[in-house]
Amino acid sequence: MSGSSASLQPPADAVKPVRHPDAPAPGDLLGAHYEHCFGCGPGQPHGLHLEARAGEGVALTAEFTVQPAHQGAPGLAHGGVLATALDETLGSLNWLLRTVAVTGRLETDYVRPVPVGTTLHLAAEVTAVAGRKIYSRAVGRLDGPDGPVAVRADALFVEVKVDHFIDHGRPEEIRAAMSDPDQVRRARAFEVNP
Ligand SMILES: CCCCCCCCCCCCCCCC(=O)SCCNC(=O)CCNC(=O)[C@H](O)C(C)(C)COP(=O)(O)OP(=O)(O)OC[C@H]1O[C@@H](n2cnc3c(N)ncnc32)[C@H](O)[C@@H]1OP(=O)(O)O
Repeated sequence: MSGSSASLQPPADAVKPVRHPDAPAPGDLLGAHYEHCFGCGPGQPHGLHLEARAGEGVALTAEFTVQPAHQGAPGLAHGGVLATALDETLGSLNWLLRTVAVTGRLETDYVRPVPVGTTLHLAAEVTAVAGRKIYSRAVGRLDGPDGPVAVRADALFVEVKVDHFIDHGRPEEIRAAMSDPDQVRRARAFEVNP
C-alpha cells in the first residue's frame, strides 16, 4: 500500500500544514507553473494539461483526461503517466503553502486500469509538515469526484530554494522561464522564496 514505508510517516515533531494567506481562493484554478511542464504546461503538446483547483485548507482537486499519446497497454493509460498526474497534483499543493518543493519520494497504488478518453478526478491534501519536509497524499477516481478509486499516492516533497533549478536546470530554459510574460507563472516560480 502506498505510504507504508517509514520515510513517508511524519515524525513526532511534524505540524499541521498552514494555508498561506495569499493562496488562491477555494474554487480558483491554479494555472500552470511552467509553460513547458509535462504535467500542467499549456505549451506541451503531449503533456497532461492537468488543471488543478484550490480547495479548502491545504487541499485541491485536479482533472486530467487521458489522451492516445498517454497509452501504455493498448487503450489504457501508462502507469508512469498516471504517476506523473499524481506527482503534478501533489506538487501543486505546495503553491497553497507558497513553498517551492520537489518530489523526494512518491509511492503509488494502481487499483483499476484507466482507459484512454477517461477523465481522472484527483484530490490531494498536505497531511503534515516537518521542517523542509512536506507530507501529502492523493487519490484519482474514474467517472467523477466520487467514482471508483483508480490510483492512490503518498509523497514526501522537500522544500528547495529557487537556486535548485538555476543550479541544475539548463540555462536556456531557465532564461525562458525568467522572462515568461505570464505573471502567475513567474510568481509561482520566483516569489515564493524571498
Ligand atoms: C528558475 C526557474 C524556477 C522554476 C520554479 C518552478 C517551481 C515549481 C517547480 C515544481 C515542479 C513540480 C513538478 C512536480 C514535482 C516534481 O516532479 S519535482 C522533480 C522530481 N524530483 C527531483 O528532481 C528531486 C531530486 N532530488 C533532489 O534534488 C534532492 O535529493 C532533494 C529532494 C532536494 C533533497 O536533497 P537536499 O536538499 O540535500 O536535502 P536532504 O538534506 O538530503 O533531505 C532533507 C530531508 O528530506 C529527507 N529526504 C530527502 N529525500 C528523501 C527521500 N527520497 N525519501 C525520504 N526522505 C527524503 C531527508 O532524509 C532529510 O530528512 P531530515 O534529515 O531533515 O529528517
